[in-house]
Amino acid sequence: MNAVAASDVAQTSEFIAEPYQPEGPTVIDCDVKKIFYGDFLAVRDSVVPVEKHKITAFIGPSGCGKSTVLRSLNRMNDLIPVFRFEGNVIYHGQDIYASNVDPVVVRRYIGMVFQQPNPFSMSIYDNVAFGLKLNKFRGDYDEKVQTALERAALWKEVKDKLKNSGLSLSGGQQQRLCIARAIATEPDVLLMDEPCSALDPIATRQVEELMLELRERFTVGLVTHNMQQATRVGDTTAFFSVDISKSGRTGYLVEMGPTRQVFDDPKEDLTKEYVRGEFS
Ligand SMILES: Nc1ncnc2c1ncn2[C@@H]1O[C@H](COP(=O)(O)OP(=O)(O)OP(=O)(O)O)[C@@H](O)[C@H]1O
Repeated sequence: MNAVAASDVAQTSEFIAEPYQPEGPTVIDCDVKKIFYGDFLAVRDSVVPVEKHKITAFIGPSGCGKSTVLRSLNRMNDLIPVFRFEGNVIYHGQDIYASNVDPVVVRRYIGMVFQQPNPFSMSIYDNVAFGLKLNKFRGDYDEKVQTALERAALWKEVKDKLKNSGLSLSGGQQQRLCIARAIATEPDVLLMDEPCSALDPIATRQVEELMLELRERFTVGLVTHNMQQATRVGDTTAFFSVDISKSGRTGYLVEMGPTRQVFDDPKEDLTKEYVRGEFS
C-alpha cells in the first residue's frame, strides 16, 4: 500500500513542509486526523507510515502523543473508555478501526511490549506460552517456547529453569521474556513503548541488539525518550511536537524521514532545535 496520498498531505498539516515518502512498502499506513481523550484533543494531523522490516522510532517532548499514536496502531487505546480515534490505520489493506474488526485479532498480528517489564506471575515457560494458549495453538508448545526464547536472546540463560517464576528474573531478563511472550505467536509487527526506560545500560544494550535482530523477522515501532537509542537502532524517525498555540496541548507530527536525515539534516526548525538541544 502506498503511504501518503497527495490529497492527504495537503490536509495533513501546514507544519509538514515535505512529507516523508517511504522507500519500501509500508505495513501500516497510519493517518491520524484527531485523537481525543474525552474532550481533550491529544494528537492531530499525523501521517505515519510504518515500513516493513524497519525500526520506526517515535521521538519528541513529553506529552506530544508518541505513546498515544503507537498504541493506536494496534487498538491498545481501546481499553481506555474516553479514547476516541478519527482517521485510518490501514494494515495490509484493512482499516483496523473498521466496525467489523476484532481488536484482539489485530493485537495477534501487531504485538506490544511495554515500558515496565510485566511478566505474569507464572513460570517462564507459561509466560511465553500464554499467547499461544489464548490463540488456541494446537502444535508443539515446547518448540514454540524455545524458538521465542532463542529469538529473544534469553534461551541460554533460562533453559534450565523454565519452571521458575518469570518474576524471579532480572529487569533486563524480564523485558526479554516479555519480548519472547510477544513474539511467540509470530506477530507481524512489534510495537515497543519505551522498552528500555526501566533498564540499566547493559540490559538496554542487549535489548537494542535484540531489536536489530528482530527487525529481520518483524517490523518494529519504537517509542523512545533516548535520542542516542533512536540513532542507534532507528531506520526511520518520526518527530512529534506539542502545539500550544491554541488552548490545550495537542501533539502532531512535525517531520518524519530516514533517521540520519532527521538528526543530521532536519528539514524543520523545530526538529533542529529539539535534536540539537537533546544532544548538546
Ligand atoms: N488515558 C489517558 N487519559 C487522558 N489523557 C491521556 C491519557 N493518556 C495520555 N493522555 C494525554 O495525552 C497526551 C499525550 O500523551 P502520551 O502519553 O501519548 O504522550 P507521550 O509523548 O508518549 O509522553 P511521554 O513521553 O511523557 O510518555 C498527554 O497530554 C497526556 O496527558
